[in-house]
Amino acid sequence: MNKQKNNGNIKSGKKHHKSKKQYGKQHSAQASRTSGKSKGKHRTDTPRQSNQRGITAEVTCTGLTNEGKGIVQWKGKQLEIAGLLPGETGEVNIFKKGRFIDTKLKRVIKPSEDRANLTLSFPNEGVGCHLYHMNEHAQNRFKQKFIDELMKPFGKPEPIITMEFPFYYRNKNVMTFGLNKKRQIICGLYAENSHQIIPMERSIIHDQKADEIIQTIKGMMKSFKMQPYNEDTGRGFLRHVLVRVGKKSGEIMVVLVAASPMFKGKNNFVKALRKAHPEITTILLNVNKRNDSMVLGNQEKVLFGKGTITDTLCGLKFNISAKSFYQINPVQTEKLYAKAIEMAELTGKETVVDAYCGIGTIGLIASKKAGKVIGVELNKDAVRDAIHNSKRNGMKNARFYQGDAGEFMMQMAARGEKADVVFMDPPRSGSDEAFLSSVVKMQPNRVVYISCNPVTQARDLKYLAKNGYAVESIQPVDMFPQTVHVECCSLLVRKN
Ligand SMILES: C[S@@+](CC[C@H](N)C(=O)[O-])C[C@H]1O[C@@H](n2cnc3c(N)ncnc32)[C@H](O)[C@@H]1O
Repeated sequence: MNKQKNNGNIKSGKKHHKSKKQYGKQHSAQASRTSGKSKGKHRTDTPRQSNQRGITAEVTCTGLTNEGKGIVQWKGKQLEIAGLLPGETGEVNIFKKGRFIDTKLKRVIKPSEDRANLTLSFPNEGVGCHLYHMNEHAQNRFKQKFIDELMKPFGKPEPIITMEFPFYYRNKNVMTFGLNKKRQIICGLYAENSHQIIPMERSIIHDQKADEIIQTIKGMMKSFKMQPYNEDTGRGFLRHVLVRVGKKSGEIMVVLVAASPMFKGKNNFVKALRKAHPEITTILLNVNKRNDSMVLGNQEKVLFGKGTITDTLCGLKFNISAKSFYQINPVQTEKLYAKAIEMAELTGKETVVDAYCGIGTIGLIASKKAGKVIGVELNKDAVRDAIHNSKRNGMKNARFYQGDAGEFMMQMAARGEKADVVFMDPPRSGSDEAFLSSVVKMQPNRVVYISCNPVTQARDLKYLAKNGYAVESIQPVDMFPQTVHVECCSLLVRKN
């Protein structure tokens, strides 16, 4: 059962417990594909009975995929059903979509004890939350099992660090704008693997104030004659709105991402938005003319305030720009960083590298216990923030450099420079050979590897384990409750 404070819309407890018959209805299950061995997309024969609306079948779930979808056997085929849990029997729609068989959970006939006792208040509030139908205990078990299996070659991982109130934790919301078939303005998240917008007002993991602000902007658009951008025609103005909240400071940044810098009536728009939400501390216009999936473009203009927000993490104050990376769950980040610093066993003398350092959070927190800190980061704005953050917190032993972490480390290694501890926190794609081979050359005693993608982390651990390092500890942290994602912090120690 979810241990929840009754904060906002999340309801739990007997009062809100749905009857068994109701269970399936809360899931807007994404289409899932038949499982097989190649590429995840599998051509199958269409069942003869199938028509456009599909057929209904009763199935029993025997396990879960790594994406948290229920696995069922049906007429000799393995199907994946979003929202169905192991042991549960459910009624599903099975229908053909192109070359694939899609499924949709209609209702759960026999719910599992692992099912969350949770009622959603807003349409599509659970979009993007692949595991919200599982209770906390089941989510933790699911993530632990995933990490245990993945990291088996390196030893037994520690029990996952969980979150006490696993809702509304995100400090950053991004919503995309468009028109529906009735040409009404909608905003929401893209459906999986598509650019179709699923309209939503709230999410069970978003900051509630951030969602409110985005709805206010949506409501203002008509009177300001602001059209959402249309990717197909290239017409329209507003593409996305990004809201970032300093959960401790209370500062709020709103970024209007537009297709053009020509923002007619911007002063009145800003005035009206600030009137509706005096808690907003800065507003920016970001111009993105690209056609890829990046939310933010390069051009940026501050419309109100200082253009950045401040937040407090592990007792230090951090300046955060719109384009800089900042961990999205500050409650769990403090636990993650505490673990990472503990793993480093700093004594006050060490030379520490903070690679992929973002705005310098880990390096600056470590600098209190280290001889000196050298940070490297690709994103210029983040490096500027890191330098500012170093001064702001009075850290005199930290230096930050802009560049590719692999190239930077290669140069350090070529100059014969040494480090005692390397913190590395690369993006989802993981690190690269230039970086890892330089670590091996520089021979730090300890490498603390933080990752939001344990699959690429396991790949990189394998490289280091083959080249003189022993994996001593693996600590999963639930940084992304309700979703399938999990953060993992691993300690490698140099063998003699
Ligand atoms: C997962 S974030 C970690 C940031 C920081 N350590 C933190 O905890 O907030 C990864 C960071 O790596 C940066 N990055 C991506 N590719 C990089 C590269 N090749 N070299 C250096 N930094 C890179 C990104 O801009 C991002 O700030």
